[in-house]
Amino acid sequence: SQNTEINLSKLGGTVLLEADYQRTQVNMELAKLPENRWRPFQQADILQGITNQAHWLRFTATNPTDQAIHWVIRGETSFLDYLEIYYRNDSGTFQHETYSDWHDFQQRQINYRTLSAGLSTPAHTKTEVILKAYFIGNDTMNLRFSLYTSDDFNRLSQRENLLYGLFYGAMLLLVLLSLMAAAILRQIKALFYAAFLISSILCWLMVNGLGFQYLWPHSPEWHNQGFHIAYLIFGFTALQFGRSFLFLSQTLPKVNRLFIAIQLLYSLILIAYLFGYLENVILYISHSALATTALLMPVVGFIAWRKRISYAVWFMAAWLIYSTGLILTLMSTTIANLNWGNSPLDWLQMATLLESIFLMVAVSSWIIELNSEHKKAITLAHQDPLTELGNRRLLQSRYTDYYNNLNDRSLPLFMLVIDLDSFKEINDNYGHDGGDVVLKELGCLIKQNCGAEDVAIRFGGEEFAILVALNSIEEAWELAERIRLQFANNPTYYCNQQIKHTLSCGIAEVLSKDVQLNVNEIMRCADSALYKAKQAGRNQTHLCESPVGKS
Ligand SMILES: Nc1nc2c(ncn2[C@@H]2O[C@H](COP(=O)(O)OP(=O)(O)OP(=O)(O)O)[C@@H](O)[C@H]2O)c(=O)[nH]1
Repeated sequence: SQNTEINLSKLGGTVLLEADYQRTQVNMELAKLPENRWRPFQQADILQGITNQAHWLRFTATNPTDQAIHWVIRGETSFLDYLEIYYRNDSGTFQHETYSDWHDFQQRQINYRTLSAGLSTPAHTKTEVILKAYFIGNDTMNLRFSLYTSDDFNRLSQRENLLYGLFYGAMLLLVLLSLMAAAILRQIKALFYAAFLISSILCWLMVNGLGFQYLWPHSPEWHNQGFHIAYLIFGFTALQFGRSFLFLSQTLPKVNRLFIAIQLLYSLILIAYLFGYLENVILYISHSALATTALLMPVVGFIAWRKRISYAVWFMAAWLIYSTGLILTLMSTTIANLNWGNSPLDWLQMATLLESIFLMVAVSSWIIELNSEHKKAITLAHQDPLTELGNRRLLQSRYTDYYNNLNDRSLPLFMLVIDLDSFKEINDNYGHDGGDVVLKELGCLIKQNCGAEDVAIRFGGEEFAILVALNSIEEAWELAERIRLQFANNPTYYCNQQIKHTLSCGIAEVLSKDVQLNVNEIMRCADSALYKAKQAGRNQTHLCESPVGKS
């Protein structure tokens, strides 16, 4: 039969190989190849599904020009056990070269991530080429070969390297960020996210052959079999991150148990495989691990989001992107007529980056939530719930700050202790609720009279305090009197009744160049002044004459 002819002068960009085709047993030799079995290679032949046969492609490249043409046959996938090439110029004898995934990377004729071959056709001659592509065992066979001029091929591989560089650079940046988050926040979730990213990177290094090209060129065994391990680790870390990130043990305990069971299964499979078992089925198992992950994660993300974990929406979106990409890829490798070749795999790789970024957004929004909850907890721990003034704890921590940072230019610090007069009577006359309203009114009044730097607190009961930095004791006195008079002159209205009230105040200078009371002494000193005010008939302000510990 007539060979399919390819005019090399018409090469440009990527040209899909056209050829004659036949399929035989793996051990068939060229000399015994039946001549009558050749037929035109069709689009539907590109994806052969899972097979262990030898696939033969034959064509003749013609060079009608006055110069030799250097050209390249490029295989599309990075996994192909053997690619044998028979070629001869004009009617010479066939030369034979064998390229294999099972050889060191260095033994390749072209330093490129997939099995490819460079040929040269002198001016006005033909090169007859016969390719034999096969796996030793069962595997998914993709017969998409393309032809390039050497220059086009170099441009292609440079462009690829740039894109892959961007991908791995971005992924490593995410790993770095998540490791930093894990170290700073001391949160294991961020560490699980980093582990997931690393396993994802490992999978892609396997799939696009760059790991073999650059990282483990002397380990063809690992290049060929490692991706089963990488896929299982990917499944394991994805489940681990999902469990931890979505608090599954609390939010969805049954799903959590399911995830643990699957993780356990993956671990057992991994161990069995490392000990040499399951070799015939590992291909199916490792791909199922990917599919299981892609199916489970978006669903669980959705359920968690419905359970009011707000950042789960990013988690769900991330996995939807990945799952869509994976489903399209699996479809394209199994349904011959879709004929998208390897391009869905490239899309899936981009989807992986997008997924990882979305997961980073999920992690970030969880960190933001964590931070605001933390702040809320700190505020609540330092707040009096009734008046929303500070509490004793706030006073102590702020006073300790003042105490530790006292310097020559600091203003003297005064403590005002304010106590409602005869509050028991107010409670008796207007009820506990009426008393509460009065307490809130006094809280508001104190707030209005304090600046942002002042510390206003309620001790509980009907006792309040203000810690305030002022120029002199006179200013502190003025502040106390202003509050006292405003409180006395503005009765509280409660259930159409007027509640008249007064307060007493004790003032002490607690921290200055001359006076340095510790946190326990400040109360005692101001209290003694307050006691005097009460003794003297209430509704008045008194100074502490001799502060404890005055130097
Ligand atoms: N409504 C209300 N009452 C409270 C609260 N905490 C404490 N009390 C009441 O406040 C009253 C304090 O009474 P006392 O310690 O005898 O003091 P007082 O009646 O104000 O008398 P003097 O301080 O001597 O003027 C008690 O009746 C407590 O039950 C509160 O949060 N809300």
